[in-house]
Amino acid sequence: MLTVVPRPVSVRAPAKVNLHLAVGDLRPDGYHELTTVFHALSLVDDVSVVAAETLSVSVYGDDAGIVPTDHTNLAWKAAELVAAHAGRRPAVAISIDKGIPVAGGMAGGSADAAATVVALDALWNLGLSREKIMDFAAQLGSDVPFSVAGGTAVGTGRGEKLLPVLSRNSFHWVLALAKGGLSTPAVYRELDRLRERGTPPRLGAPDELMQALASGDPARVGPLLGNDLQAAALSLEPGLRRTLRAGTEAGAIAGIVSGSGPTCAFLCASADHAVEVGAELSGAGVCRTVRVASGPVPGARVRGDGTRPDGRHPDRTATDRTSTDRDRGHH
Ligand SMILES: C[C@](O)(CO)[C@H](O)COP(=O)(O)OP(=O)(O)OC[C@H]1O[C@@H](n2ccc(N)nc2=O)[C@H](O)[C@@H]1O
Ligand SMILES: Nc1ncnc2c1ncn2[C@@H]1O[C@H](COP(=O)(O)OP(=O)(O)OP(=O)(O)O)[C@@H](O)[C@H]1O
Repeated sequence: MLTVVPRPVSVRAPAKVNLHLAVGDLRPDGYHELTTVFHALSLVDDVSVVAAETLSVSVYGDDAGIVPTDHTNLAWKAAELVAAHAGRRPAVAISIDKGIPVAGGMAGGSADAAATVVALDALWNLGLSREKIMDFAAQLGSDVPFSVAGGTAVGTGRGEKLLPVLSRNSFHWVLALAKGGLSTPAVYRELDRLRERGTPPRLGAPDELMQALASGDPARVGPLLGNDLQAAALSLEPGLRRTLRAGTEAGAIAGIVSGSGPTCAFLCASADHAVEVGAELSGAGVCRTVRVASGPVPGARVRGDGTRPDGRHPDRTATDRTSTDRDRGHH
């Protein structure tokens, strides 16, 4: 008798750091108007989907124990959304290998949602347009469209309207992962509270940063990094000041809180420099763990198991693979 073994589809999706995060006023719908520059990093989650009797989510990796595996997982929500559109039952087993810190301000849940939409499109042969995929992504969260797009991009609206940014070269980063997480809505609320009590400085337009990114020179990019949510994250987690200081003392060009935090991201001059800064920071005892990563990298993509007819690898180059696999490791 012939047994048909269902074939899984595996998708890799990146973490992000906001190189510029200007937060405008609170809108009537509870979101803030943003102007942000997203940058996708080689710290990734791998999500695979395979046909099953019922919908399930399993999570692997360091932070697995604190990620929900029920209907509150963003990947589960993504599966329900795509299945409803396709008029079918969401009968898939979703397995998530987490390399992105949880509740770290690096869009980990968003990466999983993006990966699930892209994976189900392939598994069920839906032939979804890019526009439809982006529409699903925006329904799942403000950061999810960027997790699909990857690269470097300006986000406006609540972060879901994207335009690609020209950036030359790879940039090299050290990420200081914190012991706990921070809740994104709580950090936005804290910023509103700080703004009610005074006038914390607000970032302007990211024009100069865009020019620096186009030049590819990290020494020009460093001083232009900025995050309006940083004051709020530091107010909730004052210990992050020490982490930021330790990063620059370790030789990084500049450091910022990533998105809503508490991860801190440090820009370095080269890949070797990032390894040196990472080792130094690791010894300073100011964070849970340290990772090195580079960006920009592509958004959520099906991982190929071979080569395309034109002989090129379908999802990444050999160089990408070397750096990505190294970046997944601990330092
Ligand atoms: C901090 C960032 O990561 C920066 O890219 C994002 O703005 C957060 O994006 P996200 O986690 O995908 O956020 P969502 O799931 O869409 O929203 C979670 C909550 O964050 C707050 N939120 C989010 C986006 C935004 N532009 N304004 C907000 O005030 C709202 O309280 C919202 O209820
Ligand atoms: N697939 C998922 N991975 C991680 N957390 C998830 C997932 N689905 C739901 N969650 C829940 O969402 C919360 C926020 O997790 P996430 O890792 O997405 O935060 P984040 O990276 O700070 O998000 P962002 O940068 O987009 O604001 C977690 O504490 C967890 O309870």
